[in-house]
Amino acid sequence: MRSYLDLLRDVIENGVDKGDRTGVGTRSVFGRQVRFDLSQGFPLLTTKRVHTKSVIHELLWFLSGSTDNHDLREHGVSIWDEWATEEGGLGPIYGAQWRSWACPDGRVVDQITEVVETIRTRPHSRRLVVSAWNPADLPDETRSPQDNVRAGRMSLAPCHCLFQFYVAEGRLSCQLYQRSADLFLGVPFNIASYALLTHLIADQCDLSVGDFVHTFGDLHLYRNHLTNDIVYAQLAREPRPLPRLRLTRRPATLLDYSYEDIEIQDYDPHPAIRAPIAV
Ligand SMILES: Nc1nc(=O)c2c([nH]1)NC[C@@H]1CN(c3ccc(C(=O)N[C@@H](CCC(=O)O)C(=O)O)cc3)CN21
Ligand SMILES: O=c1ccn([C@H]2C[C@H](O)[C@@H](COP(=O)(O)O)O2)c(=O)[nH]1
Repeated sequence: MRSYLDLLRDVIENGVDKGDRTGVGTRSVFGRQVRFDLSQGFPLLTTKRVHTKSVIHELLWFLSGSTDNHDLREHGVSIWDEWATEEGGLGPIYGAQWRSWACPDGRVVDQITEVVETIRTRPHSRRLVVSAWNPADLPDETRSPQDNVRAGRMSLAPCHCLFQFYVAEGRLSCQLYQRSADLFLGVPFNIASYALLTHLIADQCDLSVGDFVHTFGDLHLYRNHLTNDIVYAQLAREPRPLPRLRLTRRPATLLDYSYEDIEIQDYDPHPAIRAPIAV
C-alpha cells in the first residue's frame, strides 16, 4: 500500500488550500489514479488498522438495497450516523440507486443484478457500468443532510459515484470514479469496499480477480488531519505485507453473502489512528 502513502505525500506537496461545504477546509488536488492488482493481496491499509467490520457490513448493506441507518446500527456500525435522521433515514443514497433506480416511466432498474448477469452472458461488453449519480435525487448542498432527507433527497451526494467492470483473460477488473475523496478517513474504506465487491462478483461469475483502478476527482486532506498525530504519524510508518481475502461459501447470488462468508487473513496492521470526521 505504498501507493496510498504516495497519495498522502502528493496532496501535502502539490495540494492547494481550498474551502469546502463542511467549513473545515482542505488541501486538495484534482485528478489522480492508483491501481491495485488484487491477485497480489487484498488492498487493506497496513499503516493503520482499518475497521473491516464496518467496511464489510456497509457493502452488504448497499447490496441489500437498504438506505436505513438502523440496518447498519444493528451490526454495531455507526459510520453513517451523522448523516441520518432520528428515524434512520438517509434518502435515496447508494443502496437505492444500485438496486432500485426509479425511471420516469415507472420502471425500476436493479443495476447490480443486471451488471452481474451481463458479466456472465456478455463478458466482453463495454457497458458494464453502475452509476449512483442520479441528478433527480441529489441533495441541496446549502441545506443539512437531515433537511435533505426530509425533502426526499439524498442526505449526501454520492462520492463513489460510478464504476465499471472489465473482463479479459478470465480476470475481472473494476474501475471506480470517486468525485470527492476524504483521503485519510474515506479512501481506505472505499478501496477495501470496491476490492471486496470485485472479489464477490468474480466469485459469482467464475472469474479470478484482476485490477482495482481507483480514479479520483477532488482528492483532499482535511486541515484537521494534517497533524503530527494523524497524517504525519501514518507517513512515518513502514507498510507491512498485505492480508488475503477468503470467501468461505459461495451462495446462490451476489445478494446472499453474509458477514460470516468473508474472511480477511493475515492482517497485521499498525494501530488505528483516530481522526475527526467532517460533516
Ligand atoms: N467527511 C466524510 N468522509 C467520509 O469518508 C465520509 C463522509 N464524510 N460521509 C459519508 C461516509 C461515511 N464514511 C465514513 C464515516 C466515518 C468513518 C470513520 O470514522 N472511520 C474511523 C472509524 C471507523 C469505525 O469505527 O467504524 C476510522 O478510523 O477509519 C469512515 C468513513 C465515508 N463517508
Ligand atoms: O465513501 C465516501 C463518502 C464520502 N467521502 C467524503 C468526501 C468528502 O470529504 C465528503 C463528502 O463531501 P462533498 O461536499 O459531498 O464532496 O465525504 C469519501 O471520501 N468517501
